[in-house]
Amino acid sequence: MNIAVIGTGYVGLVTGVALSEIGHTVTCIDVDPKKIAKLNQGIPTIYEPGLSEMMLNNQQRGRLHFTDQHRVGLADADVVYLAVGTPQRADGSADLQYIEQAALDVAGHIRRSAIIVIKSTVPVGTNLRIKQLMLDHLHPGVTIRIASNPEFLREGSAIHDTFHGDRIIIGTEDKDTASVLESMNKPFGIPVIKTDIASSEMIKYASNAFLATKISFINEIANLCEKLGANVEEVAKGMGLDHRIGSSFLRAGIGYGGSCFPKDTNALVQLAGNHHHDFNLLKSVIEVNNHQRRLLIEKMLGRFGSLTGKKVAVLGLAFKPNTDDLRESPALVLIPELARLGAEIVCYDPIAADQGTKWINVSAQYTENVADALKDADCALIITDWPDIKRMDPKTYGRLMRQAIVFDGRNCYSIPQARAARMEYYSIGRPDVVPEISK
Ligand SMILES: NC(=O)c1ccc[n+]([C@@H]2O[C@H](COP(=O)([O-])OP(=O)(O)OC[C@H]3O[C@@H](n4cnc5c(N)ncnc54)[C@H](O)[C@@H]3O)[C@@H](O)[C@H]2O)c1
Ligand SMILES: O=c1ccn([C@@H]2O[C@H](COP(=O)(O)OP(=O)(O)O[C@H]3O[C@H](CO)[C@@H](O)[C@H](O)[C@H]3O)[C@@H](O)[C@H]2O)c(=O)[nH]1
Repeated sequence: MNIAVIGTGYVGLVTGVALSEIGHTVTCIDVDPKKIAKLNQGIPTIYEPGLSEMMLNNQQRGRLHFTDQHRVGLADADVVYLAVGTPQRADGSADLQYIEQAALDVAGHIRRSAIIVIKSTVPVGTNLRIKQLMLDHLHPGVTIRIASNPEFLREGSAIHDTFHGDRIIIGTEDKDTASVLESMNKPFGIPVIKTDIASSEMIKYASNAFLATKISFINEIANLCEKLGANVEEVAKGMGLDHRIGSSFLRAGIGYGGSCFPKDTNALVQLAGNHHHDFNLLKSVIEVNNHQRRLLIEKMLGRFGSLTGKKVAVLGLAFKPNTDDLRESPALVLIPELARLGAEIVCYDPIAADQGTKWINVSAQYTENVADALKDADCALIITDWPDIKRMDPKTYGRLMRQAIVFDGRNCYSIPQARAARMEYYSIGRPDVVPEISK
């Protein structure tokens, strides 16, 4: 099939590449000419494991194209995916200006009838509003059908998730559209759930809100564990073995970040409020997350009294490992707060350091490796559980730092490991490790 994908961000680019990989002819369109120029040179504009090879391979086979010209990209399209951003507005609701503009761009340029698939995460009711908006601007004789097809990929494992997802949700008004999209997606071999448009839109928000709830729940249990002398990892393991609970998304830490959970939980609270429903549970999930982000600063102040002049090695900037994405990363809250408290900041991130220099507007030094960041530091603060940080011998801290004092927001090391390395170790929901010598 001939497919056009509007937007070449994390979702649009991965979707376009994956659809070309299963044999479709895909043209990805973006309004950012710099992105398109880079993509046309075979260079991905985001970091995602496995993306680069797959993209280049399909470009060379002539199945994957990039353009900033809607007229060119839409010329042969049978199906058009809208995969542009739906960021958060100041009041927490979803900002739909980009998807509305993308819909108008398509309506203005498309000259043949097509199925419009909305992949962006949008509040319930948006698909039908977008359809009406497009109908008002289509060329005479052109017809469209609309489908909701929310995306569930995770950053850092986007290619894997696209080929091994748990389900593909297709929300449509008519059976024919659903059948076309189902057969188009068949090569993925993933179960397809066909439903109505409103339910499809809601499945996306409900899924993200539920996962965020699991994280805030375990973080609250973690905070209680600290007070009661329990270890949250033992607790999560014991809980997760109950298949009704499941072990995933029970990793306690400094809270969820990223481009989705924070914005989608806020958008669902807003959507509920617009319909006179006070979503108290979700409001608490958000509040717990906001508090969780600051926990380690409180622990640092408790340990040092003041951070003025203390050299802090910040390990990891991205909101999770294997991505260069800093959107809503706890680093964006913690690093400015450290600067405000007078700390000297040295940051390390294997992939997201460049983004750090763009997004974090406080004075900080960036290093190429962990060792340079740790050298002569008064303490380390782990924000992202990158594999090279997790796999590092914990004794390294003592070898390089003034004193091996580590505040770990991702529970990278076990308590016995920390004890054996003679670190002073503060983590989340587990007992503090304070060697005799530090007391
Ligand atoms: N990032 C994720 O992991 C993820 C996962 C599932 C769902 N989603 C949802 O998917 C949507 C896209 O998210 P993203 O992270 O890929 O966004 P992104 O910000 O990474 O990318 C959006 C892209 O759209 C382009 N764009 C904006 N307006 C355009 C227009 N009129 N025509 C063509 N291109 C245009 C931008 O230049 C940008 O390249 C959002 O609704 C998001 O909530 C994201
Ligand atoms: O047990 C856990 C699991 C995750 N996290 C944090 O939660 C955030 C989100 O992680 P993850 O869900 O792995 O990454 P995302 O790429 O944000 O993916 C989520 O958001 C996407 C956008 O909507 C959805 O498509 C995915 O299904 C959904 O998992 C990160 O900060 C993680 O560190 C925890 O703190 N504890």
